Amino acid sequence: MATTKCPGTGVRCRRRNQAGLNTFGISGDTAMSEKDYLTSLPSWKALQDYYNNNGKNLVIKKLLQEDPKRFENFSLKLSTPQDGDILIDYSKNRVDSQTMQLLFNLAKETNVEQMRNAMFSGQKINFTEDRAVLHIALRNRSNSPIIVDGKDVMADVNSVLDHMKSFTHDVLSGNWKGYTGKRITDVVNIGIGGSDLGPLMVTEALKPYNQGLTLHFVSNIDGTHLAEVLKKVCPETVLFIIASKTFTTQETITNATSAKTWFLDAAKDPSVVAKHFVALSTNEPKVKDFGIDTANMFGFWDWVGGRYSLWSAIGLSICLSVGFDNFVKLLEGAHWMDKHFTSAPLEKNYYPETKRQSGSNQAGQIRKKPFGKVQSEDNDDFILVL
Ligand SMILES: O=P(O)(O)OC[C@H]1O[C@](O)(CO)[C@@H](O)[C@@H]1O
Repeated sequence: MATTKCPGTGVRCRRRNQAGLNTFGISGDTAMSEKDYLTSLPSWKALQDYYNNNGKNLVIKKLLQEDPKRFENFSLKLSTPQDGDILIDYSKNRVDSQTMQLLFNLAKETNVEQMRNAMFSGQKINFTEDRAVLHIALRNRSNSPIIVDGKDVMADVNSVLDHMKSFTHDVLSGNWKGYTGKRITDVVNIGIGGSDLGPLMVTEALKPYNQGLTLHFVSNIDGTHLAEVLKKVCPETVLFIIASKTFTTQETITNATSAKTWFLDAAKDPSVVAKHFVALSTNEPKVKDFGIDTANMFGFWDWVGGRYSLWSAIGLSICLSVGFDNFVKLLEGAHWMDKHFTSAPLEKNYYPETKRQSGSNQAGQIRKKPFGKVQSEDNDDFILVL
């Protein structure tokens, strides 16, 4: 494939072409930035025109009054195999049937489905860093091979999961003892961004499943955050999780260093740090430098984006809160949704079966009953509207 020249982003475009991919379906030389290219597409222009002419009518209250079935028409119910329905309600967004159609046209023209498939097959779709984007491998409960740079990543994924499982069991059962022989009662996750927010949100949402440990999260560089948490915990019974993909993030390393100083003030003996500090990271040398035993390091990989890392070792605080079995259920749920995402074509999510069969689904038409009924891989019917 020819090298695409994008002003100011030459390397990015070249890499994209080397991978045989092209985000927006540009072929050959296109002297245009990606943004300019995107806004020049007919489907983008149609969407923009529609907004210019009709945007003022897209008032949610009015849309709900005009269409008594708006909720049914603009919501999605997915029946999971074991855990009931998931409702996705977008009826309270500023969209109508025409907007949805125009958005689908845009998705088609920009090759969203092809890019989705490229992501799932381990291609390096993170063009700026030349990396695969594979959080989906972390929850690939089918265990089907996912190849990056000629290697199936699933063996490493499963090995870290095994480590998380045994560690979680040891801590929750009380086998894992603090430096005075007491069991762990509190866990403090020190991290920021994706190394904080995902686990924090999930442990909060899944509190009813908590197995007995008290979880704390420290992210703020303002010392008050850590100081207030340290007032609530005891050095003999606390476990610190230092969660940092790079292990160089200033806020995290500063808070982790303060926590270690506080701990050693009480414990006095650096050799017992290993009983109270573990690391979640991709950077083994930095973990070692910090003084954490690498036997207590849970690894992950550059293809895990920070914002999606709760599915990786960064989810250790989730395991310790809800137990490993429940963590696996979380992975299974996400995997089920991944399968839906890859198996349900965009139109199938939106057009009524009958209309599609009669071939009346041309671009721009307004659907009266925007429903589709599709079969999941597990043979459960579900209604799709999106
Ligand atoms: O896990 P790290 O390397 O400490 O980074 C923390 C966060 O900082 C960012 O790199 C930028 O905000 C996020 O992507 C990441 O989640």
